[in-house]
Amino acid sequence: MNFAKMHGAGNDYVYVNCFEETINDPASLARQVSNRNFGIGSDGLILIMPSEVADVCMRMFNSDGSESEMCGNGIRCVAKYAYDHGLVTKHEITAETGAGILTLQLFTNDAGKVDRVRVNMGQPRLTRGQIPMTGNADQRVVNQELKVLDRTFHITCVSMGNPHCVIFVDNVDEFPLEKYGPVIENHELFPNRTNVEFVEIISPGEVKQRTWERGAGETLACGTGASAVAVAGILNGRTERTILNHLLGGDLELEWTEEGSVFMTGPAVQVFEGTFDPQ
Ligand SMILES: N[C@@H](CCC[C@H](N)C(=O)O)C(=O)O
Repeated sequence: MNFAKMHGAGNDYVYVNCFEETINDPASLARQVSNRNFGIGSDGLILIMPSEVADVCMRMFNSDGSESEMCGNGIRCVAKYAYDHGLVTKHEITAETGAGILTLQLFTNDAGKVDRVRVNMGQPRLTRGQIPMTGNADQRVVNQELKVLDRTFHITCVSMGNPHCVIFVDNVDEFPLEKYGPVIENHELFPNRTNVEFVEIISPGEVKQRTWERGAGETLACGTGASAVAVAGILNGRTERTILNHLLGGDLELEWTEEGSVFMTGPAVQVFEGTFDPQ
């Protein structure tokens, strides 16, 4: 099986071109390739597929084999792969995802390769029913108390196609993410589990984020999570409409427009290509 190893702000996936390859059991393959000792090593697996309704289709699997509706860092790399490998020739393309059809703007460098992508991530979904969360389906969850182990947090929940629970903290570098992340990911409030974002506000236009990802643990960046943070910051009156988000693996620019869509801009990098022998 041919693959490309790519990352967006350090959030790394194995990408398979399913215009050419056939994958029968993507969940099992995701677990194999993601293993950093016995596989290629990644946060998961992304399939780049033909689509009947868009230029390309993306399917995304976490390192534990679970499928997610959407991946913000992944979709930028899908756009880069599609353009650099001639699957598309335009600088504005559409991609079919579990969160709907998204539009992406591609920026190329002097060598004619894509190195940066702006994604219209669509509108955030804010009710418990949409996220999904247990409880009154029409209610929003903004700055609500949640007791976890020995602490009480204030959570704001946002779906960007996939679920996110955003928590503002004073010092994100020192926050014990490994202690609280998995408990919140698997909390009974979230029937499909959730991604968890811990965020420190630097100024109204700048934040610092660490992410505990559903199905993958701590990763160096999360694009849908950064988009959810842009929304949560405004819902809590803490940030402006445009923010720069510093993640462990790099920076992302986010904007939640008055019209309702979230735009995310960030890097897309290919590290290497290779072949893999599935077991
Ligand atoms: N890292 C991704 C999100 C990947 C999926 C997530 N773990 C989930 O299960 O929803 C991003 O950049 O958005």
